[in-house]
Amino acid sequence: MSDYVIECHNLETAYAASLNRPILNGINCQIKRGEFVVLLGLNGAGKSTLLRSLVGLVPPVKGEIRINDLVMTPQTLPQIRRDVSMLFQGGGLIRQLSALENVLCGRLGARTTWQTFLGFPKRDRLLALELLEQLGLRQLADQKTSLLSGGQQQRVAIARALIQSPQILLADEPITGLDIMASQQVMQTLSKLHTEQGMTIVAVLHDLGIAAKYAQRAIVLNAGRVVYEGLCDNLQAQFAEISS
Ligand SMILES: Nc1ncnc2c1ncn2[C@@H]1O[C@H](COP(=O)(O)OP(=O)(O)OP(=O)(O)O)[C@@H](O)[C@H]1O
Repeated sequence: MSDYVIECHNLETAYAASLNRPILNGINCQIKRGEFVVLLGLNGAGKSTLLRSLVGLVPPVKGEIRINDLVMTPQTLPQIRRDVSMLFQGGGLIRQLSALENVLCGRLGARTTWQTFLGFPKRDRLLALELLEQLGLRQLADQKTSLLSGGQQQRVAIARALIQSPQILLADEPITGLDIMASQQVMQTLSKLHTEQGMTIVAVLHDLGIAAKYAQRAIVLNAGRVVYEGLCDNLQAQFAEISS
């Protein structure tokens, strides 16, 4: 079995006329089991597209994605989606539902249409409550998410991603728009999942200081390609090079 849980080989996605090139233009990268990797790059570099392609939301035109040694195909995608959870930009919660109901939505993929009419089984509700407890939100389980702060909402979104028990968590700008305290709480939550549960985490961030504090390794994208893969100790220099 390979050491790598995520591998992209010459990954190319659809051509974008506005960019005059494919959005991802020959991505090569490898991520090991249990790593905390930060994905960096200027606006439009292709970071969100790369994360989305890792859960099959953006089809490759060329190249290959392997998750846990499985080449991504329409046949392997259901298995891959069991192993990988994605935290979308802005959280993507349903505002009129409670925190608990939002977390339970993370189980919808595991249930048939008929089963959803019957409501969620007790064990799912207990698991959702346990996750909210772990994230310091047990008291807010019945609160509508529209009434929660940005940081609390982001932690509900993390709980929703975790209810699938993923091995890999992809987080697209998990702290954008949050204040310093909320950002720290969210980053500490991700860090704990990494250190205590050995979860593989790939997070898109824009703050180089936060990236260096939490991630073990950085992948920097520019114009749909990987331009740096390595330690987070000199990220400023990598960015100076991109923008020069
Ligand atoms: N469905 C699409 N059709 C056409 N162009 C697209 C599509 N999705 C993304 N793009 C373009 O591809 C480029 C990469 O977008 P992407 O969202 O992956 O960048 P990003 O690095 O995540 O940027 P940001 O930091 O601004 O979130 C952008 O120029 C965007 O306009």
